[in-house]
Amino acid sequence: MTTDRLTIIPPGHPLTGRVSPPGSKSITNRALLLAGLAKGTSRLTGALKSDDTRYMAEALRAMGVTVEEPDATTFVVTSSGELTPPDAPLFLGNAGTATRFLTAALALGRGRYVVDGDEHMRKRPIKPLVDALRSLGVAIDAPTGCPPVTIDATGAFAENRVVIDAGLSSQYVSALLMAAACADAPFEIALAGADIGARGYIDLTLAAMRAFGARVEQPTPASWRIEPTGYTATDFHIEPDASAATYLWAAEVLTGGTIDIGTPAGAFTQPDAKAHDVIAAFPSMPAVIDGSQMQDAIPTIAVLAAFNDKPVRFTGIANLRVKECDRVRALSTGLNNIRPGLATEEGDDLLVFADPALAGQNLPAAIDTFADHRIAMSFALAGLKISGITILDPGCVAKTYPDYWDALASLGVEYKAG
Ligand SMILES: O=C(O)C1=C[C@@H](OP(=O)(O)O)[C@@H](O)[C@H](O)C1
Ligand SMILES: C=C(OP(=O)(O)O)C(=O)O
Repeated sequence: MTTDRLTIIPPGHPLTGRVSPPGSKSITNRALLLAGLAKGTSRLTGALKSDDTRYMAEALRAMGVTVEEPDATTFVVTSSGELTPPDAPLFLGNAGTATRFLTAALALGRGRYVVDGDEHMRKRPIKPLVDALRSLGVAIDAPTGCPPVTIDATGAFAENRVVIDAGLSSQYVSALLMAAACADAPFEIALAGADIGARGYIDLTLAAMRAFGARVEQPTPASWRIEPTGYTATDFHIEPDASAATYLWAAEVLTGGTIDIGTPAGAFTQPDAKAHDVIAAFPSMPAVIDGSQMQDAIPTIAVLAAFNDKPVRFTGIANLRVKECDRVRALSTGLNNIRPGLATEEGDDLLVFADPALAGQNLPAAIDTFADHRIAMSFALAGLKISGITILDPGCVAKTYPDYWDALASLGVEYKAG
């Protein structure tokens, strides 16, 4: 996407057709890392090729792993099982998964690694994970509490148990879980403080680890025991991305169309598939929606809520403030830009004051996406019903769904550049 602004032309007809979402970002970046930690060749099919997974693949290449791309949805990863220190800092853009997962895995490497990202990633907290790794005797430093992170690794942890506060991000737990199978003794992870937001991401991590030969048990809801198996190279198929699917589910109900995404909602293992039932209830979505177990779907549902038959309060979304941008603020700003008074923040809750009469109106609004793919993709939905919605920096969708604008176009949506 070369244009710096894209105006959506409301199609004026139901969106009907077939569009498959790309592979899951979460599962692709887990599988890439685990394949990089396994000795031998792993073939990952159905994979996502986007900014986030490219950063992970590039980082592995910089550490001596061969990552081939025989086609648009396959990675073939061949590794010695060791990630050798790179010549330069690893640049991971704004990929939270790549940044957090590599930080823990490299703490069991040998030598110096620097994990860094772009200006947005440099504002996303990683201190709880850094503190946990330091408590294991790892020489690790992140002076700002955000990347860059410098790790001087010796190949081992000095302790066999760690306590982690995952209140800000479940990715800290996933990162420790995946690293722990490479330790030299059985390892225990225990949760401190608040519960994890989206537990479903931990389940994704455990499933990927087991597919690569790990043995993990969960003695209590707040602890895990990981055997020191290391990982075994394997062939692994990746399901489509459930968060990407939410935009298509929403486009379908908003326009009264039928979009075949090729995968039934019940077949996804990712947490955001829970959004399907909520979206299917449109235009009578519930008055209170708890976003804690489907966080990445909240921008989609919040924009849809503007057209609901009653206002919606979103709860359990405090950690949306530390994603690619402060999504609670970006959503309230964008909705109020469309029509003042359409949304408000109450503490960390977001209230969207629904108005079905918005559909069909001409309400010119330039939506600041704050470089956040989900803000761009969800506000495009408003443009399916309201004329004048312009998405700024539409290319930011490349983080997880580079073909998003083409996918909508294939359903008959047209755009004006600028
Ligand atoms: O583990 C994962 O793959 C993810 C976990 C979630 O992040 P947090 O754990 O930081 O909430 C989610 O928002 C992110 O897109 C992907
Ligand atoms: C929060 C997200 O990404 P990440 O944390 O993986 O950068 C997301 O994709 O919505």
